[in-house]
Amino acid sequence: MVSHCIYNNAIRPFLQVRYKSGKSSTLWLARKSKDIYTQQSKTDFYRSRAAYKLIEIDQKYRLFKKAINIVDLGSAPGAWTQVAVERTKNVKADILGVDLLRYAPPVGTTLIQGDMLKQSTHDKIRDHFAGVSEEIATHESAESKKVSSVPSHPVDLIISDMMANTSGMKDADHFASMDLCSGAIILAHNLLRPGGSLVMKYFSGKQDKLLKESMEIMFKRVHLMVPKASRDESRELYIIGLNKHPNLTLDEIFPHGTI
Ligand SMILES: C[S@@+](CC[C@H](N)C(=O)[O-])C[C@H]1O[C@@H](n2cnc3c(N)ncnc32)[C@H](O)[C@@H]1O
Repeated sequence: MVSHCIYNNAIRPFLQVRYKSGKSSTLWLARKSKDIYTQQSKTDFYRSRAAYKLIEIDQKYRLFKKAINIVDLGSAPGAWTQVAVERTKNVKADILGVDLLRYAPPVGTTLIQGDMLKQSTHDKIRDHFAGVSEEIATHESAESKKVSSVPSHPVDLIISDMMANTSGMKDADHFASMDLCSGAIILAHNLLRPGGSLVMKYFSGKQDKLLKESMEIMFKRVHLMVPKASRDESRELYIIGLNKHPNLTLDEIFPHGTI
């Protein structure tokens, strides 16, 4: 994550301006002016500019209104988790970050280091909310959860900003993003309560329609959004599913067998 940010924010613009002309330098200038978000994140003590994307999505869709048990997928370095902490400060929320990377999660939250494309990570997430987990980093807010009367679908909100390492090949990046979305949808099927919400980032491409179709089967309301903090040249979008339908099978959610 750190090296990715360094590449995006520092080295790549430099290369564009030095070695290319016209359009690239215009792009660089546009990016620089957008990077008020990077500047602002330092002032606001957010770990990354990604925080402003979630803030904007939440301003529109009030994701955290009834959210206590929250899973943040692709959580490193932790800016979305920071926003989740802020937005739930009046309730005793249990906020669980999940990422391939190991890092220190924001105070009061928990991290599972794991791959969302693996069953073992899904099992650890379930265990966490059942109060029987062994996380890498934990905190007393999670400790206080007990095994008694844990609902089968204990999670109120899943937010996913997961992004695989980009290859520069449009289709490959799109398909990698669809795989991550499938992982998040399967988690939502297994753990998200009826009425709960799922927000996911994805890279637009050939399978957009299938993704939207699955989300529309699973949720009563589905919206697409490109937050202002998303970079202009990126093909990233966010899909927001609100109010999960109860009792759907995975076969019903993925009518074509996959996204
Ligand atoms: C754009 S960053 C997330 C930024 C984060 N939302 C924040 O606000 O700080 C994307 C993250 O997705 C994680 N990721 C990618 N593939 C993953 C996977 N299969 N399982 C878990 N995390 C993954 C990456 O390690 C990376 O940290």
